[in-house]
Amino acid sequence: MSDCRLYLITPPRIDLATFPAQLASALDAGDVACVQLRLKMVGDDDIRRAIDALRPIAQDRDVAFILNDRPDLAATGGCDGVHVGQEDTPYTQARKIMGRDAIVGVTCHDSRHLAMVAGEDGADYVAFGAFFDTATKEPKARAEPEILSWWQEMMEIPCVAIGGITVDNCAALVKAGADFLAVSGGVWNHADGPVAAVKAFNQRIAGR
Ligand SMILES: Cc1ncc(COP(=O)(O)OP(=O)(O)O)c(N)n1
Ligand SMILES: Cc1nc(C(=O)O)sc1CCOP(=O)(O)O
Ligand SMILES: [Mg+2]
Repeated sequence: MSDCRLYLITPPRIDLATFPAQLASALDAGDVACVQLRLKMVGDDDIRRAIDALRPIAQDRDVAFILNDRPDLAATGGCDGVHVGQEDTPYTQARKIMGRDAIVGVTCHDSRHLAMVAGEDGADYVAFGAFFDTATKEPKARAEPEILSWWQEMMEIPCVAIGGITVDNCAALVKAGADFLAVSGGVWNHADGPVAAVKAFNQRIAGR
């Protein structure tokens, strides 16, 4: 049985009239380690409103709530952590804003070098991707599962796999050593809905 866990990323656009209930059902469907609120091209007030609506849903279930891109809003909004990319607030600054105890994760694309740097700097996890085609964004790089195995052999810091991950293609990433599968479309766009998707991911992660 694998120690790998699901890392849920919100859809690119959310309706706060309906999405909180959808998120709650998805989190109640099986094991989810964390939720990342990822909203691009929206104003700070929209992000704050989304944090206020969604953070308690995750935290009440002992699911870590992580904000994408914005350590300033993550810290003031009571989030458990932040995810920063190579073009976002640099790790060291994000850590200063978030504090020692918060989760700070860093995008490393397909780069062993970037991952080593992030790990040495003190990142709580490194994220590799994109492993598959994705409609959610235009990824900067294509990663191969082997980078996860390489990382696992070298380092204790957890690694996250991201990009186009679905119930049907995730097994190779679990086998290669991903500690977390970061998934957006593979859950929210699943043919049978997000509840079925979370259940199915949990089964695949468990090797069933
Ligand atoms: C878990 C995780 N991994 C990678 C990313 C991508 O971050 P970034 O490269 O900054 O791109 P955007 O998501 O900001 O478009 C992520 N968000 N989460
Ligand atoms: C946000 C993100 N970052 C990526 C990277 O490669 O760094 S791929 C990606 C999209 C994740 O959504 P989906 O599960 O729908 O593919
Ligand atoms: Mg970013």
